[in-house]
Parts: sequence; structure tokens; C-alpha cells
Amino acid sequence: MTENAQRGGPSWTYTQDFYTMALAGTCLKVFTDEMKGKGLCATRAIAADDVVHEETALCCSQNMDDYNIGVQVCAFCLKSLETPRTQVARNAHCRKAALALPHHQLHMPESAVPCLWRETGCTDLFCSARCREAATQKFHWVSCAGRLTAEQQAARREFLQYDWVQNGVDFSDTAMVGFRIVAQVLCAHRLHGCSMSEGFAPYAQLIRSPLASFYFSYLLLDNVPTAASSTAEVAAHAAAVKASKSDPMAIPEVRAAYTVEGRSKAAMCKEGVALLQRLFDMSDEERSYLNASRWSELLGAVLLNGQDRSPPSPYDLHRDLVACLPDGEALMKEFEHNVLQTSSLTDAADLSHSSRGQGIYGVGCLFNHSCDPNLNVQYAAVNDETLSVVALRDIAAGEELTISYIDTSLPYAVRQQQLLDHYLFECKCPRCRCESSENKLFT
Ligand SMILES: C[S@@+](CC[C@H](N)C(=O)[O-])C[C@H]1O[C@@H](n2cnc3c(N)ncnc32)[C@H](O)[C@@H]1O
Repeated sequence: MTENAQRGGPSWTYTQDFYTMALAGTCLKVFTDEMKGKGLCATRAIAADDVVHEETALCCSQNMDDYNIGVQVCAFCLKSLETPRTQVARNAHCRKAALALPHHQLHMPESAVPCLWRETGCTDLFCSARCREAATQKFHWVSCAGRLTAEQQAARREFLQYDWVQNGVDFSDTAMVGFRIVAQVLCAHRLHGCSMSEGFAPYAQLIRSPLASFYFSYLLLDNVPTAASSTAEVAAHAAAVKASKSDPMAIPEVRAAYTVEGRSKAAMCKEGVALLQRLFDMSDEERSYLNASRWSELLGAVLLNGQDRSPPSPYDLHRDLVACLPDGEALMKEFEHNVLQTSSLTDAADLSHSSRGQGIYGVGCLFNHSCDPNLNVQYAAVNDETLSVVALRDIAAGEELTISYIDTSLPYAVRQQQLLDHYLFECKCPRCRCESSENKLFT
């Protein structure tokens, strides 16, 4: 164990074989850095716009709110199974309005393959028999609602309805990914005869931190000053950021928000894992492996490594298609105007709400952050759970490969705050170093 890990911080140790296999034939190489932990660099020169990496997810999962309201996606790859019409009807709460969608017949509906245990209560759908088979082998064998006893089903409902909002931060989507990872580990153990640690091995490579290390203070502060704010505000903000490094509770707003509830994060993890133990009817061996501290660490790993995995919206795809037809744009504008008149929606953009999810990528999560990244992550290239990473500019052999974890158009102070709160590090990329000295001159 590294010194860092002994102090409760993330461990930089990893299994070389895991990455040797995963990176074979790519232009990527793992390196370790004292500050950043593991990272990836280029083994050869890369040209702008080249696809640098493509990978399917170790695990991906629909966000809990969308799952609970029945937004239909493939339960394996998250591809949307809605038609533009069903999407409009759901978002506008109005089937009649959706029937007027111009040129709706242009949409070729995705097939929806039901779960093998639909007769006994599973409502999950898949986009193909192949996805159904992959899901069954990987996790669905143990988590399928149609295969659970009444007591397990009750625990499953409790898990889905559990209050995952803790101190103003919603952990439900993280819990949903964690749930799927636990199902994968148990499926490897029960169906494929692996030990619990073998089943967990791909996730043990991920940078870990207990949930208690995550504060999200930027989500709790209403008026985070920006670089454009007054100098005094920037100075006060900088002082607050500095204080928050050793003690986030030093920010009064954070302290206020964090003390309103009686339940601690540790209690949330304990209750969450107890639900999982009931839900999966775990044996003693499984319970001792998947205990509250591993669950907390797993949620931490998901928070640090989860990547947005939102399938393209069928409504957006349809609107773009219709816009290419004569009068198409005008037709769509008129349609949206009419929907807004007849529904409770106030913004046409709300019609596009498809489904959101998250993916965990074994190699993709090794890209470190820079506020001036040389790579861009694309999801829309393929309508499944594939991650595709493209070069934003020419990259020299040996250069570190970086993506941005946040919106790079944000001002320096806000970027630093978000990275610290969510990813637990201070960014010292060349752009931040430059802007930090400008800020010092300012104040
Ligand atoms: C998605 S992981 C990236 C891979 C990670 N370095 C590892 O060892 O597995 C995100 C974590 O990497 C570290 N990290 C990423 N970019 C960094 C940077 N620019 N400076 C310092 N630490 C960074 C932080 O600990 C962050 O929480």
C-alpha cells in the first residue's frame, strides 16, 4: 500500500497486466505522476482530429430519476428506445400534441427486446437479443426483478426510492452505477465462479476515495464569485477556497448546508449497503466483501471516474432530419409553438429531454484533467455505450493526453472550486498557473 493510501487518500497502485492487455495496439501508455496518480501519454505523434481511443464501458447505467419514471432505454447499452413521438408525449404529458409531429413516419423505430423473465415481473427492455444476452451474463442474472423473491423485490424498491440526497447533494445516480457494479461482481461470483476480488478486479484499478471526502461545496454556494466579480469578492472567494482545502466546513454556507440533516454520509452508506445485502440475498462471504466501507469507496470511485453517457435524443435527431426538408424548419417551429400552447412546458428545449446515464471506462478514466486539454470525449459518434476520444490538435509523442472534466469557459476561481470539490485536486495546468499569477496581481 502506498503512503497516500495509508493516509486514506487515493492509491496510485495498479495491476500492470490489466493495462498491458487493455492498451495493446493503441497509441496510449500509462505513466504515474506524484501529484496526479496514473495518467496516459502518447506513444507516437497524433494528428488533430484523429480518433485516439475507443472503448466500450466496463459498466454503464441510466440515471435513477429517468429509470424511475420509465424513460425507455436499452438496459444494457442505454440506447434510446423511444420514438420522437413517444418522447414528446412523455415530456409534454400530452399524447394528442405528439400525434401532430411533422413527418413522424421518417423515424425507423428501434426494436425492443423484452427480458427473458418478463412473465415474472421484469419490465427491462433491450435494443437487441445480443444486448439482452450480454446483460444477462454480466449482471442481469442477479439483478433482474423477475428473478427476485418478494423480500428481495421489496428491498429493490426501497433502494430505488431511498433518499439519496445527503446534505444538499444528490447521490442517486452514483448509487445506481454502484448498484450495477455490485450486480456485476455478484454475477461473476455466482454465475461464472470467480472469487469476489476477481469479480471486483476491474474496479479495483480505479482511483478510490471514501464518500466522506466529497463535499460539492460549489453546489451549495449560491453566489460563487467569478473572475468578473469585484476584486474584493474574488479575494474572499480565494480565501474560502484555500480554507476549504483543509476544512470545507470553514465556508459558512457549506457548514450550514451540511448540518441541516441528522443523517451522516457514513449512515447513508451503512443503510445503502444493508439494502443491497437484502436485495441480493448475500451470503456471509459476499457480505463481508461488500461491506459499508467498500460501498463508500466504490461510490467515491464512481464520483471520481464516472463519465456522462447520454444517448442522443430521438426528438433532436428527428428535428435535424425534418429541418433538411423544404419548409421543415418552419413546420417544426410551428409544431413546438403549438405544443407549448397546449402543455405545461414553457421551453421547447424541454422536449428534447431524452435519458441521462453514466459510464465507467477502464482506460477512459485514466485521462487526467487540463483546462487546456488536447483531447475531446465524444459520445454521440455511436448510439451505444462506446466512448470515443478525438485529438483537438496535433500531439507529439510522449505528451500527456488530457481531457477537461469541467466547462473550460468558466473563470479560473470557479474551475478551481469545482475541481477541488468534485475531484479533490488543485489544478496546476499551464493555463491555471498563468491565470493564478494574473489573479494574484489583481488582488
Ligand atoms: C478520472 S481520474 C484520472 C486518473 C487518475 N489520475 C488515476 O490515478 O487513476 C481523476 C483523478 O485524477 C487526479 N487528477 C486528474 N487530473 C489531475 C490534475 N490535472 N492535477 C492533479 N490531479 C489530477 C485527481 O485525483 C482526480 O480526482
